[in-house]
Amino acid sequence: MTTPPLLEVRDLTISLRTPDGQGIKVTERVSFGVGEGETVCVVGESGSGKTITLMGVLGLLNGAVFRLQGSVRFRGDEILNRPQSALRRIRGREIALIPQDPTTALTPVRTVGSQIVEQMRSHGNISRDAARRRAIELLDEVGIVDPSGAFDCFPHQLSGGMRQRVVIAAALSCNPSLIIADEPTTALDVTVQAQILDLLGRLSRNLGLAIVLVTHDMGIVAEMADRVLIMYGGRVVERGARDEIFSDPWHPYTAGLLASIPPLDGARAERLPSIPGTPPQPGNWPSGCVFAPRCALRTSACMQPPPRHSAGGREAYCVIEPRDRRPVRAGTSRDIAVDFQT
Ligand SMILES: Nc1ncnc2c1ncn2[C@@H]1O[C@H](COP(=O)(O)OP(=O)(O)OP(=O)(O)O)[C@@H](O)[C@H]1O
Repeated sequence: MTTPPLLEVRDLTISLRTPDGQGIKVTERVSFGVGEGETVCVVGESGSGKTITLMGVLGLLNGAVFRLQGSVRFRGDEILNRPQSALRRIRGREIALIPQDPTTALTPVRTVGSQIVEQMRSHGNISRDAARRRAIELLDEVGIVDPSGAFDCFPHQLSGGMRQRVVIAAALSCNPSLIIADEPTTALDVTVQAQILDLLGRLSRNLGLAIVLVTHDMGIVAEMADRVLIMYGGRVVERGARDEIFSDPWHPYTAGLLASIPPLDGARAERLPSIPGTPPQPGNWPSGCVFAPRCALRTSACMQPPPRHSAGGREAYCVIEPRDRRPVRAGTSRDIAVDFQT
């Protein structure tokens, strides 16, 4: 018998409630898996459905949900549409969330140490003293220089980067096997961003933690991902191993994202290509291929839902056969820029 992946999402379609009590689809048949210890990056422009997908997986959409369809299995057990009490247990012990902005994850009126202690005690049988010792150890592990001092600080006494380290320490406090990090460095300055990403990478390697990392930044994907999920218009347009995606993108949208990465050799492109136009909003998804209105390679065949191409763990949805695409290299892909602009 084969072991199921740690997390397996199949055909997750999420409709949210509109003010008039109807439903609006914000994701359509999203599928992906996360193996033990694996880092999966979820990429796509703003509004592509990354956050909503992961909130749906975690059961955090609460009253906003009109309908959830599909399947979310954690260690083989179905968790979609489970009662909140069961989901809370899984969220605390098995899956931890690191949000964009650490201030939203911490209560301003309590010391950071007491918040980590409380998190540990609500999910496990541990004495207050043992939890305090473990919290200080964790603050040390996430690179806080004076962990005992930081334990007694209120969130506002710490810098943004320190606060995000505290949130990561709290996430680790219940020994999760999966961390979901939703653009965890967006609220931080560039140097601190790199430090936090290094920390997540180190934790993944040293503790064998699986990470789902939401990002807009293909540079981060290149450094962190084992596998990549490209989302557009509420659906997955391509997924595969990082090296496959970077060396031979199958979907024109992936190729467009790669074309916008600055060259690694430091040479300055005159102007980095970008994909013209903006992504469609829920309720306004075009029929057929959702990317077609922005795709320079579109044909009349794109008015129909795109066929699925797959090989191994790789898949993409596009009318163009993968073998008919030209390989691109990040930052050198003028061909693609031309493709998009013609
Ligand atoms: N409560 C809601 N009701 C209706 N639409 C919503 C609701 N919440 C989010 N949306 C829409 O769902 C779409 C997907 O949102 P989501 O936050 O998942 O995008 P995202 O890919 O994470 O974007 P970003 O990178 O900006 O965070 C967006 O177009 C958003 O406007």
